[in-house]
Amino acid sequence: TTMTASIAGFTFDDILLNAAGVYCQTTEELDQILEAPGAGSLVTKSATPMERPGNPGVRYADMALGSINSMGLPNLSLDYYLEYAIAHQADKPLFLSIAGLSKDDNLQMLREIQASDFNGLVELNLSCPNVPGKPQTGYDFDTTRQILTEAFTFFKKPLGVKLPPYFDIAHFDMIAAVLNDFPLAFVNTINSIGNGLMVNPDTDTAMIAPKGGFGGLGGAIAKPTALANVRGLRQRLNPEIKIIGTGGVKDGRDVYDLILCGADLVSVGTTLHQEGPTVFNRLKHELETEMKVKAYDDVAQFRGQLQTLD
Ligand SMILES: C=Cc1c(C(=O)O)[nH]c(=O)[nH]c1=O
Repeated sequence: TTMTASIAGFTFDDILLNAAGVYCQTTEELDQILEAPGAGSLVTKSATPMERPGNPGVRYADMALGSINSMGLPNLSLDYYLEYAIAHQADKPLFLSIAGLSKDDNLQMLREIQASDFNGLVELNLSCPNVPGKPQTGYDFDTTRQILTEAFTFFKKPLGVKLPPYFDIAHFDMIAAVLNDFPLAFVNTINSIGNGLMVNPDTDTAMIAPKGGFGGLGGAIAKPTALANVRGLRQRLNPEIKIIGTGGVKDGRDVYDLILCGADLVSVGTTLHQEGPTVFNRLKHELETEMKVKAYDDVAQFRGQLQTLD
């Protein structure tokens, strides 16, 4: 069974990887993804120029519906992840995620990466929902255009963006109109569904501490929105802009559905957090089984082939 994809000239021998933020905070965690059977790549925790502790208190919780998090962008700094990525990029193409708290932070980090020996792919996170006082850039179409315009005046390595979920067809049109103006290698859609709220039934309190309990939702609850955003953007984006589908992956059928909607790679967050890196081999085998049922032996045969009823 052929389950490969290519982005920016890189060939991925497996199409699964971690979602930024999950299992990618330290070199120990990153090594586990790098070595995990079934994982074709990894992405590092979204970085800021300087190390950040993130939000205080309980900031992640699992529930039947999925997960809620308000980590607050804790990370060990761009330099830490850049060093790791450069040291390990010979094995397989790697993604370096950045999430500056300002346009200048993002441009400064891109300049440092451009000047470095990193030769993988950069994922510019425009969708962190959990930094108090900071809106998600991906919902500001003008600012998104401005950052990409300035970035592409100097950045020559493969660049993609991590997007928040959109819920209005007009917004699919608007973000695609911005992204299609740039030579992006990929988009990763979706990030968590921002600012949900979950209740602890034993204590009648919010499940997590930061921001009064408001946090990004992931897991099963995110699947329909993830499918819609992968499909909506695949239908609108230039074919050269590849898609990493993220959101709601629990089993091989969920991976299959994201590919059917147009995903080239598929990343796993909540279920990786719950199950650990063995999840990749499980998902890979479940996807193979699903493909055999449909007599497919290559993901390219059904990628983006969702049929509608009309
Ligand atoms: C980079 C910050 C993010 C965080 C976070 O660090 O709180 N959580 C998410 O669900 N998505 C993010 O993009």
